[in-house]
Amino acid sequence: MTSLPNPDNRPLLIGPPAGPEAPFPFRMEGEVISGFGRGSKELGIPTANLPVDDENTWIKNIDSGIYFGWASLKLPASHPNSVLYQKPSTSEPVMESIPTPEEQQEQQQQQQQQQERGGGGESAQEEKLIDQQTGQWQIYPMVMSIGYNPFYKNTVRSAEVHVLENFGADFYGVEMRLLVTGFIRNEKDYSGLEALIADIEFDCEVARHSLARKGWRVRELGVVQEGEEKGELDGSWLVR
Ligand SMILES: Cc1cc2nc3c(=O)[nH]c(=O)nc-3n(C[C@H](O)[C@H](O)[C@H](O)COP(=O)(O)O)c2cc1C
Ligand SMILES: Nc1ncnc2c1ncn2[C@@H]1O[C@H](COP(=O)(O)OP(=O)(O)O)[C@@H](O)[C@H]1O
Repeated sequence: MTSLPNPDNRPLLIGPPAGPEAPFPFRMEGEVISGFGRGSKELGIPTANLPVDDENTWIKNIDSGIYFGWASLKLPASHPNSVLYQKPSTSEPVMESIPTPEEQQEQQQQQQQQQERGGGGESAQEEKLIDQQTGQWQIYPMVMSIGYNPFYKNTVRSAEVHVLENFGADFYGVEMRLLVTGFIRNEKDYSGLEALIADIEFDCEVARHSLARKGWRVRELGVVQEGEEKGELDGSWLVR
């Protein structure tokens, strides 16, 4: 159980144990774009915005509100949260011994042989290409807000996703896919920021608890914790 304040006595679990009910799940995808720059990071709740465009037609017909489900991000290998990430070597000065004239000659011969074989290190441009190609889909639970954010009185409709993970760096421009599994509540206006933050934090708990059930956990995650049952929800679209 959670120890977070729950003023409206909201339920922690949404939907039946067997899994999402029709019309869910919905799919949405796009590149992460900038939002309204209100510095939601300072609130501890950064939200990755997706364009609400013709590719995502369902979003135009869906009620505004707070939803939950799974997000997958195609993080490039250079992102610190990528499974492919390799920490850069330390910039501390390394004490190297000065090579003897024989060693210098050997090094020169090796370099010459490498050039003759057409080898040599990748250029910065080639490295960047490899980096983007090796990006790999990684799946996380998420909560999202669709609508006009009545607290801020927006005039355009937005789709904003808070991914339930701590990231070591931003991921603007990265491809994101969503499997929206259920509806949590309507958007609300608040008398103060604290009340908005408390409600969002409770939304995160609702998502964590609801998605932990095997009917709601995507198969593609495998077994993350010891003793956990494998998820039964088809999340193949998130990683293909
Ligand atoms: C789970 C969740 C629930 C939210 N609920 C509300 C809400 O009830 N009312 C509201 O005005 N905004 C709500 N928001 C939107 C926040 O106000 C929004 O993330 C904030 O305006 C930051 O916008 P920005 O990232 O574009 O700067 C919610 C956001 C999330 C992620
Ligand atoms: N857990 C997270 N969930 C969503 N976005 C995150 C998260 N951690 C870092 N970010 C990054 O923060 C950005 C959103 O920051 P935010 O302060 O809400 O600004 P804006 O909405 O104006 O783009 C996202 O686009 C993403 O790159």
